[in-house]
Amino acid sequence: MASTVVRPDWNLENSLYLTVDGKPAVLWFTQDEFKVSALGRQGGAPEAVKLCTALKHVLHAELVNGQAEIATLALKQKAHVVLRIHGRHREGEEEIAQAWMGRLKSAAGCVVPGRRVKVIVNPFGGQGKGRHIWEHRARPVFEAAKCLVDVTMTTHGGHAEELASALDVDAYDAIAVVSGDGVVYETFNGLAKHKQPRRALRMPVAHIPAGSGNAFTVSLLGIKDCRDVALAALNVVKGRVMAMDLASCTQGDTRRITFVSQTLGLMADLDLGTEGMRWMGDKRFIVGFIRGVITMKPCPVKIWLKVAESDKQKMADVFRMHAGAKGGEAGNGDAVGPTVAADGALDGDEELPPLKYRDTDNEGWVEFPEKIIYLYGGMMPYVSRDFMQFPVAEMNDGYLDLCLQTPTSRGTLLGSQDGAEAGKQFFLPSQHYFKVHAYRAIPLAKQGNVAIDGERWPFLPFQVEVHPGLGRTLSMLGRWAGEGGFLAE
Ligand SMILES: Nc1ncnc2c1ncn2[C@@H]1O[C@H](COP(=O)(O)OP(=O)(O)OP(=O)(O)O)[C@@H](O)[C@H]1O
Repeated sequence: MASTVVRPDWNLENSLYLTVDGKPAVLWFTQDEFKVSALGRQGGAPEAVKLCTALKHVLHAELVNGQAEIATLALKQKAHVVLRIHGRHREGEEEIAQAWMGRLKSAAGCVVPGRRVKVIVNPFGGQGKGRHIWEHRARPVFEAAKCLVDVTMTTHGGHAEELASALDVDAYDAIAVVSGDGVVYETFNGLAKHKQPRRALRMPVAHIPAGSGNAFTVSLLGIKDCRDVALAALNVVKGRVMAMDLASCTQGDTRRITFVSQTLGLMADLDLGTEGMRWMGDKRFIVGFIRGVITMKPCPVKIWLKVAESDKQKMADVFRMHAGAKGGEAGNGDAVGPTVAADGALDGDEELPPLKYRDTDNEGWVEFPEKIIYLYGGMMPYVSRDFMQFPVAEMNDGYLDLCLQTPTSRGTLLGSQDGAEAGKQFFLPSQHYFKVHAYRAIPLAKQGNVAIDGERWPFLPFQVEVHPGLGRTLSMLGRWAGEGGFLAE
């Protein structure tokens, strides 16, 4: 690693002298950074920084038989990897070293060793790289943070659902799913089928990206970091437990949990109609979008809404107010354990929340009066790396976000993709955006596509209703990433 000149942020309080690889070195931390430097020739101030990484990347520090061991993430080429530093403290400085390690761990928000994580890996996810991603890029982070992992490689579709439905919820602190969004969908649905569903859904579910659609990771980490597996693993080992809205999607007698999206019309066609292009990764969604805009098929459907807010400006104002109140990063730390959900889910009621709305309810509902070309419902900002469909989505605001795109020119729709990664299409007049408690869609065409969390559903009427704070995830940010995209500009 190239050496850089030492900045004057070195102070005795936060520094520790060690002999690393037979050479004197000093390790120190500031409010945001952890650094290692070769010591000056006279044993004085450090001369050149050998390592500089974010303080939150420090995974663990301890003294073992007088030997200091520190594990941190460090950037190697374009991705983070685990770096271990071993060194011997100076004669008679054991107590100093011990105290310094404690200060480092507390400043870096290191968790108490022993976080128990159930890891579910789809070995075939991400064009067959799932196993490799877990073994070589994620597992080392869990080991360095001293987590206890119990790993299952899925052997068939639906396996994650079976595992989650039979999970011993006392045996784990969190579930990490190494896959695309499809296996996370199965995991939430398995927890919902558990004999104690509410209790099971209090188990945080986090994601390590190994699929072609990784909306969950993009929404947890943001566009810049979402491909960095080590950072996704860091989010599992150091993230705080956050309540997260989930929803039920019902169709006839079927009731399933949805956590990412529901689509009909152009957006469902592009999701399900591009299955053969999975080799492209998430670029297949862009190709599908352009294809859909060129065809511009109408989407005949009746839509009924239980609206909470329909004024985009008000939604943006509320979002900014909440973002301001939450501040920047919520920090990290050992926060595994139940948090209180918005709907008081810790009140001992173990059943899945009963549905509030029937598919015949009309009181207080409104019918959307215009024609649409697509419907897009969801609860997290990103639906792919290039597309922030829901810039004002919040992790636990208790609403579903629903976009109804009415017909407009092809130029406008294609132009809306410029800045879509920051949600700039939000204020398009032809795009109607609602915060709803529930909605119902009754397709009127003979055939078409309905995609719920990327899974094909029968092309029949469906209804979706939100369950505020029913699920849990892990987040070092304490909110969805993206900060409202262009709204933060
Ligand atoms: N071992 C397995 N064999 C076959 N199918 C599996 C296996 N494990 C999981 N699946 C299925 O694979 C599907 C896709 O999984 P996943 O969520 O990992 O990726 P994706 O992004 O949806 O797609 P991709 O396969 O393109 O990465 C899920 O519906 C799941 O049921």
